[in-house]
Amino acid sequence: MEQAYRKKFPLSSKDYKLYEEVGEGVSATVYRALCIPLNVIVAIKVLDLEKCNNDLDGIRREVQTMILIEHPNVLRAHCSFTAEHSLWVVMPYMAGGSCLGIMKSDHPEGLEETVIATLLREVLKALVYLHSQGHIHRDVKAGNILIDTNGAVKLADFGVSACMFDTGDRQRSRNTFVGTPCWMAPEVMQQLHGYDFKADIWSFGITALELAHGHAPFSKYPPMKVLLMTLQNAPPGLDYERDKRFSKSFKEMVAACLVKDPKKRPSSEKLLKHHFFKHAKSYDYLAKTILNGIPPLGERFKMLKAKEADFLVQNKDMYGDKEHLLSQVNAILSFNSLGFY
Ligand SMILES: Nc1ncnc2c1ncn2[C@@H]1O[C@H](COP(=O)(O)OP(=O)(O)OP(=O)(O)O)[C@@H](O)[C@H]1O
Repeated sequence: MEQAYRKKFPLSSKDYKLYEEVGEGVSATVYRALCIPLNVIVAIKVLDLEKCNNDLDGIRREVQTMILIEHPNVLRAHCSFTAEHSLWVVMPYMAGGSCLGIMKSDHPEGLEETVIATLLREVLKALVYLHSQGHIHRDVKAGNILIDTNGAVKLADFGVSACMFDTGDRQRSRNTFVGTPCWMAPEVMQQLHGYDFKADIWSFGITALELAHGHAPFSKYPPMKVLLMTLQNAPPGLDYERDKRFSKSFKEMVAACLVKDPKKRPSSEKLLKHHFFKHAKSYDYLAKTILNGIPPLGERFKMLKAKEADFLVQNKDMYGDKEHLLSQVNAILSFNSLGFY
């Protein structure tokens, strides 16, 4: 039934009307849009293919994965097609936006534990499913946890996902710089061959801290310093371990994820049984708490963009432009592969 409905989404940009911008990634812009023939509101991610480092076939494969995936907690794409120099990915519109957006506009100090448990239990269900299907998400973070108006939670963004069963070129291409430094597991930074789904568990632990504080640990530092600190230091645990705001079960759950040796981290299935998730409520709790009374997504996005533009102007020396940053990161990684860290 749903399969038949899915097939109807048209494959031409003429059949969609783009409304306001609701999000932005490194190489993509996300719009709220109307699918004209179906009269359905959707989200469309427009990827500028000229700005993408990945090859077009690689991106197509990722989107194909997104279309085939079938789980209530994973954001599935309706369809995708190319339009001039861009790739359009048509998805269900998640009107609450991302947890990161919600925190930035309404909860800068972080979310309360029951909300965190409720959100993260849904994310873990998505990871259990993805891992059982052989996928590693590789970019678990609050910016990729999307919420619908009714409080339903979906893990989004397969921009950098990988298949654990890939071989050859695809396996090699996994050892390139992907993901986002603050959330990235040490073994991913170190480009260790054959890293696996346990990298998602590390990012999950970092995401738990991000939701609790309103920002990821180390996020106040420039990205270069984040790479160095995660490679050189113990896991970023010291602050939260002493923080009285968090329960023992929250701290234990995070500590289990942030073990440097991936083999010693729990699987997503095991983590789902952790007693911290006993605090989780049903998703309408999220609608009643964090979504209640917040402005529409497009408005929030516009306000945040203006704020961030100001911040970047004021901190230009620290962050520089994105290309400069990427070249610095790659320099550190090649230094690292020579065994300096
Ligand atoms: N289906 C959707 N419905 C509503 N908002 C969305 C949807 N998909 C993405 N967004 C919004 O757009 C933002 C950017 O999404 P996108 O996946 O391009 O980038 P990202 O994962 O945040 O960044 P990057 O690509 O740099 O990792 C999200 O954080 C979210 O706020």
